[in-house]
Amino acid sequence: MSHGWGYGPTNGPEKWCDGFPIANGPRQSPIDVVPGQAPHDPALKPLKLKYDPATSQSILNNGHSFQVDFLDEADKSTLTGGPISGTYRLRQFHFHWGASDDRGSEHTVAGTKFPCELHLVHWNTKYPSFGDAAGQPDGLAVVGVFLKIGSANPSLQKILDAVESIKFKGKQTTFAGFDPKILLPPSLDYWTYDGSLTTPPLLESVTWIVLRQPISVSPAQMAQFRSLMFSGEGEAACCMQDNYRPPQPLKGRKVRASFK
Ligand SMILES: NS(=O)(=O)c1ccc(C(=O)N2CCc3cc(O)c(O)cc3[C@H]2c2ccccc2)cc1
Ligand SMILES: [Zn+2]
Repeated sequence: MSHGWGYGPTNGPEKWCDGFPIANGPRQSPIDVVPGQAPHDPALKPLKLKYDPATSQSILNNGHSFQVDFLDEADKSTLTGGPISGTYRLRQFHFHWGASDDRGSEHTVAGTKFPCELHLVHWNTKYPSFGDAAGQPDGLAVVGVFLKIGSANPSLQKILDAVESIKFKGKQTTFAGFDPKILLPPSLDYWTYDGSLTTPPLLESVTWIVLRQPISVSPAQMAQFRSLMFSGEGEAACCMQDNYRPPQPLKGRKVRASFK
């Protein structure tokens, strides 16, 4: 995967169209969710998330964010219901965040930015692999969860305690027995729309499922996110922050709500 892209002034979101023309495509993500323009769709089912902590494998600094990877050879950690049909398997989760608490999320809600956003990435098992699914219009389903400044989040702390050992790009360590369900808010009410990956290759293969209720994160915990580095060990230090793409044009798409 081309690593020329990033979030800086010379390789950031405004430049991605040079290498990835789909950046100006009809179903790009993220978007600004406008609740008043996202009608309740009674046909939408409740989300069903079944996660097995035994599938949790490792945590990796990939130079753009950090991700926790899951074993996805069987239907052990899955997403069903909601706006999707069939079974999608959890592949990884990761975050996007800002240099300060006033920004960092990719999706926004009526223009409101959150300091951080969690993405739980799932792929459609009607395709043989994640890579195949990623090229299909119904290939991926990503659950987005906003993080809002408040009390320290003990579930998040389990992850942040591990990031110290993956400070630099390319660093990876074991991360076993983690249940991502503990990261979810009490309510699974969501907005949904058809979109894309928010990083290159920006493939238009994602059914987005953005939860309405945020989870909490403390300012000290946000500082731990910002202690990660985009750069590799021994390279010029570059703090990992502002690793978010801003909202993209809706281009006529409809956003639906699972709630009244
Ligand atoms: N923010 S997001 O839209 O939720 C997102 C979802 C999946 C992925 C993802 O898992 N991958 C695989 C690892 C990877 C590494 C890169 O350097 C890169 O530029 C993109 C990715 C994406 C990816 C997904 C599908 C096909 C190729 C790459 C990335 C972002
Ligand atoms: Zn993401």
